[in-house]
Amino acid sequence: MNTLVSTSRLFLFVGTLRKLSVISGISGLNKGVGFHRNFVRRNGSLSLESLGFRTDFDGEMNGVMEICNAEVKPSFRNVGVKPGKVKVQSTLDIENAPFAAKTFLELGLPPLLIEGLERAGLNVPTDVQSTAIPTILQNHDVVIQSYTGSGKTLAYVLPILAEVGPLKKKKTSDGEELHGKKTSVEAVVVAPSRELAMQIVREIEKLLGPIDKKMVQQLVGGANRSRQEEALKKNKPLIVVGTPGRLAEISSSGRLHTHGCRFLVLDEVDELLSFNFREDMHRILEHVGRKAERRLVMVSATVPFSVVRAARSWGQDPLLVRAKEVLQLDSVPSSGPISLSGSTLSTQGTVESLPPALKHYYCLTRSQHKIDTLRRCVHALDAKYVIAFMNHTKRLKDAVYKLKARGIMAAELHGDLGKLGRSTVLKKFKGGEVRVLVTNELSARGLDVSECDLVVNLDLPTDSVHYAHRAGRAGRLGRKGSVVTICEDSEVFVVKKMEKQLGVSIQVCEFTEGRLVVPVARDEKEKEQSTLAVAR
Ligand SMILES: Nc1ncnc2c1ncn2[C@@H]1O[C@H](COP(=O)(O)OP(=O)(O)OP(=O)(O)O)[C@@H](O)[C@H]1O
Repeated sequence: MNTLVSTSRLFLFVGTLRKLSVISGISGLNKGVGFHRNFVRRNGSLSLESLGFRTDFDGEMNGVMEICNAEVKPSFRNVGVKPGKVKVQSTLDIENAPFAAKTFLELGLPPLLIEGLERAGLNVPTDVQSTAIPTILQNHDVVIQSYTGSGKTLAYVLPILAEVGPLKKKKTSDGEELHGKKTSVEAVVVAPSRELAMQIVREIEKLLGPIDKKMVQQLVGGANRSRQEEALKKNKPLIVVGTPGRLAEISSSGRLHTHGCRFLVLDEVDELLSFNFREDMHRILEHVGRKAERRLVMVSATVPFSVVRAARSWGQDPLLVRAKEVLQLDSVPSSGPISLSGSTLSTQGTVESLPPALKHYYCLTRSQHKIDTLRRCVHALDAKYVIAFMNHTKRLKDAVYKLKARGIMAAELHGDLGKLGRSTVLKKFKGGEVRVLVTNELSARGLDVSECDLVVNLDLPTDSVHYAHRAGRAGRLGRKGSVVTICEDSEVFVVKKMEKQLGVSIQVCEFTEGRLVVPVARDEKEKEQSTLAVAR
C-alpha cells in the first residue's frame, strides 16, 4: 500500500514536472541546441556569465529519481543509490528541467512583465528563479532555499506579478487577453525587518513603474500607523509588504482585509518562526487567505527543521525548491540530519546557504586591537563597501568613533536610530559616502547592497546560521567578496565549529605590510620542504 501511494506520488510528480516544462515553453529547448549558453551584456545589465554563474549544465544533473524506503525523493541530481534500495531512472532529461531557462519568457511570465524586467535591466533569470517561477505558477506551495544573494526575492515576486496587478494578462472565454482589475489585497509578503520589507517594496515598485507603483504598499513598524491605514483606504493596494507586528495590528483593527488573498509569502521564514513573532504570525496565518485557496511561499537561505514542519502544517503538499532541484517536502525525514539529494542539510540548515564565490578568513587579535585590525583589513583588501557586525549597540558606537578618528568614513546602523535615521545611513552607505557600516544583527538578513565586498565580524555571530546571513551581505549574485572574523585566541574553537557546520574553509590570516597573508600550515610547509629536498 505504501509503495502504491509512493509510486502514484512519483508519477504525479513526473507529470507535474512535465507540465512545468510545457507551461514554461522549455520543451522548445529539446532540440539539441545544447546548453552552452553565451549570455551577453545587454542594456548594460548583468548577465549570469559576467557574474560568474555557471551557465552550462554538467553531467551531475541527469534526472535520476530515487525511491528510498517507499518514500519518493525526486531530484535532478545524480544521487548515489544505497544498496537494497530501488532505483528508478526517470525519463526526465536535463532538457526538460524547469531550470533550463535562458530568458524570463521561457518561464511562462506575461509579456508586460517581461517588458518591465527589461526596463529594469533584468534579462536572464538566476537558477533559483528558473526553478521557482514555473513551480509557483503551477499552483504549488513552496519552500525556496537558495544561498544569499541568489535572487530569491524576484523568484516569488514575479509569479505574483504574473497573476496580480496591471502586468498580468487575463484570458477571457474567447481566448482574448485582458488586464484584470481587482481592488482587494491579493498578496501579502511578510518580512522580519522594516529595511527588508521596504527593499522588497522597492523591487516591486521598480517593475510596476511610476504609474502603478501604488498597487504595492508597505506596512512596517516605526512609521505612522494611521497614515498607513489612510493609504490603504485611498490606494486600495493589491500587494502589501510588511513586518509581522504592523500587519497583525492593522489586520486586528479591521482596516486590512486579507481573507481573499491568493498569495502569502514569508520571507526569511526561519526568522519569522522565532518566538518574538509567534503571536503576530499566528494572526497572519489565520487571516491571510484560506489554506486551500492561497499559495504559501516560504523563503530563506537557511531552512532548519522548524521550517519544514511549519510548511507541512500550513501548506498543502509543499515542495522544496532549490537552485537546481525540486523535491517533495514529504520526503524529508522529520528528525535527525536530513539528507537531500546526496547533500546533508545540517540540523541548523546552513548547507548551501553561502555564495560559492565568497572567501572566508579569521584573524587573531586582542580585544583592544580589533578596530586597528579592521582598519588594516579594509586597506589590505582595498574594500569599498564594508559591513562590520557587532553584538552590542554601545560598543558599536565606540567602534564608529574610533574608525572616524583613524580617518575612515564610518557610520552606525541599529534599532535605536529610528526609521528615518536608518534609511538615511543606508542611503549614504549605498551611495559610497560611508565606507564602513558598523551594525548589528538588524542588517544580517536580506539587506541588499550589491557592491558590498567585505563583511567583518568584530564580534562572533551566535551560531552558523547567523554567520551565514551576515556573510551573505557580501559576494551577492556571483560577485567576489570576503568575510573576515576578527577574534581572540579563546574564540577560535567557535570559528572552527562554524567552519564544520557550514562546510566552507575559514582560513587563518594576517594583515602585514598592507596585504592579506595566509600563513602556510606547518604540515603543508613540511610537505613543500620535502618536495624541494627530493627535487634537489
Ligand atoms: N535575474 C537577475 N538578473 C540580475 N540581477 C538580479 C536578478 N535577480 C535578482 N537580481 C539582483 O540580485 C540582487 C540579490 O537578489 P536578492 O536580494 O533577491 O537575493 P536573495 O537571494 O533574496 O538574498 P538574501 O538571502 O540575502 O535575502 C538584488 O540586487 C537583485 O535586484
